[in-house]
Amino acid sequence: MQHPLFSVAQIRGIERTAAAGLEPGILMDRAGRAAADHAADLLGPGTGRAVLVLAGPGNNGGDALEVAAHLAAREQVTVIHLRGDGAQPSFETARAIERAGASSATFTDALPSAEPDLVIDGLFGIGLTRPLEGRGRELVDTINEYGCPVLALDLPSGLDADTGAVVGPDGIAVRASHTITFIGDKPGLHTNEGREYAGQVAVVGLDISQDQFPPATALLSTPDLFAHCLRARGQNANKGTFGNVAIVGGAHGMTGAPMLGARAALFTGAGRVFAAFVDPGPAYDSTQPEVMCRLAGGFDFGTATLVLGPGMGHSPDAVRDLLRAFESASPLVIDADALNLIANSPDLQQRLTQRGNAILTPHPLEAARLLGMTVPIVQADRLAAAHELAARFNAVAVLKGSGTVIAHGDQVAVNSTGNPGLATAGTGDVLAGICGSLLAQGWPLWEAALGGVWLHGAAADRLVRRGIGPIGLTAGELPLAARAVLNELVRRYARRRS
Ligand SMILES: NC(=O)C1=CN([C@@H]2O[C@H](COP(=O)(O)OP(=O)(O)OC[C@H]3O[C@@H](n4cnc5c(N)ncnc54)[C@H](O)[C@@H]3O)[C@@H](O)[C@H]2O)[C@@H](O)CC1
Ligand SMILES: [K+]
Repeated sequence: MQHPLFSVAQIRGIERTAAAGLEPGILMDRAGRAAADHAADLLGPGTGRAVLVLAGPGNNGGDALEVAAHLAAREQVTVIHLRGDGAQPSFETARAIERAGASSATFTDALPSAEPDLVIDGLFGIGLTRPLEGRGRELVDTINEYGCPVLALDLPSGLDADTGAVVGPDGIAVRASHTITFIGDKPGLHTNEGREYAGQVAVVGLDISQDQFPPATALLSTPDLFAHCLRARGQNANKGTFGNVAIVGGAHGMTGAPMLGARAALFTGAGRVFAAFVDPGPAYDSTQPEVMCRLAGGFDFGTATLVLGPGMGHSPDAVRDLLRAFESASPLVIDADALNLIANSPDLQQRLTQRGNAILTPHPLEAARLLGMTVPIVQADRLAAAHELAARFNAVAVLKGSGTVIAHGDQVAVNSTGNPGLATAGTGDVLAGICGSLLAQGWPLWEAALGGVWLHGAAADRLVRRGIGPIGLTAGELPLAARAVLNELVRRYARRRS
């Protein structure tokens, strides 16, 4: 099943259409009820727990007051209601104010002296228009120091639902442990700062019919998007069936980078794997003797899927190898130094755009160089930056980072796996190697990018679950974990198909 992500403008449109056919206030009723149930689940069995509800001036505050009214029957509910600039509340929020006022919830301006058992964040939702300031900012500052669960309604207050940026300058946002989001899921909960601030995300559709939803702005990437490429191996398979991959890079002093990529390609199923060194490199890899080491200058680039860039350097030989790779018809994964060489050369850019058949895997700095912008501008709207990279270079773009964004043509996906353990040297080389391996096994570019990114993150998640990281997780540990995850996926999806 696909997991769609909608922009704020789309959510507003769906809401308008749905509300037009319903009694006033029904959607807020449903949101309040669903959020109260979610809060009750977080509190677990029992009664009388201290729940702090922060309600803002708009309808997000209305949702929070509905939750307060529901929970007050069983818990000790304290409400801090920020009324804002004096604008009249909407009909449904006015009703929620009445309901909460008639309940046993206590209204106050001051934070309770003891930390509560649960905080409900209903300060601001999709109507946030500027950075948090004044009392709202003070409240967020304080609750961000609490150790208790924090349930954000719709989104953590202070976050931009479209981009996952904390609304700034000098912004602040609620660090929620859980977010219950209404009508549809939003990209900003899954990329940029979103994963840090939203915690575990649950989506409630408020019983709005699917016909009222437009095509999604983006999809959350899950194995369902590439499951059709997962194949159990036939009994009569041989190494020729699963393609050749060559990792091209490894300038003097940088030979580890292509070796990591090569191991990743090997452990995720490529039939034959080469490391093709720009400068004279090692004769073989004693840890991974299956990898065949070659000099890039003499390698026939037409015979393998090419992963260009790991440790490639910026020498004239590197440029020569890149040009020769572009002249081949092989599918390309372009990473690291190869991206920087391209960013500095209009000629290479033109050749890349003309040839196509490539996945680009920049981190935000490499993306900024390719697009001629700054890292903050790339990060301010990662979906737009990935889309622009894909369009400008006629490629599948993989903009790495928390919530990696994958874009091609009109399609945009936000990856759902990975953790901070990946923030260490060499993990990019492993990602490029996995993408190259899937391409070599016949996966189309889009699916190889989606699958490679998902597997890479899932491998890191698996290691962390087993106590290996996030601190001290090393890139070299990822290929074995990726192998385990890939085999599990194949078993699961092959069974579903049979
Ligand atoms: N749209 C819908 O159909 C539904 C909306 N619901 C809730 O309604 C929310 C959207 O409601 P609103 O459009 O009223 O927007 P919000 O409640 O997010 O906030 C808007 C209010 O906050 C003020 N404001 C914005 N930024 C501020 C800042 N930095 N400092 C101080 N005040 C600021 C605005 O002037 C306005 O009064 C959603 O996020 C969701 O929680 C739910 O009830 C479900 C149904
Ligand atoms: K909120």
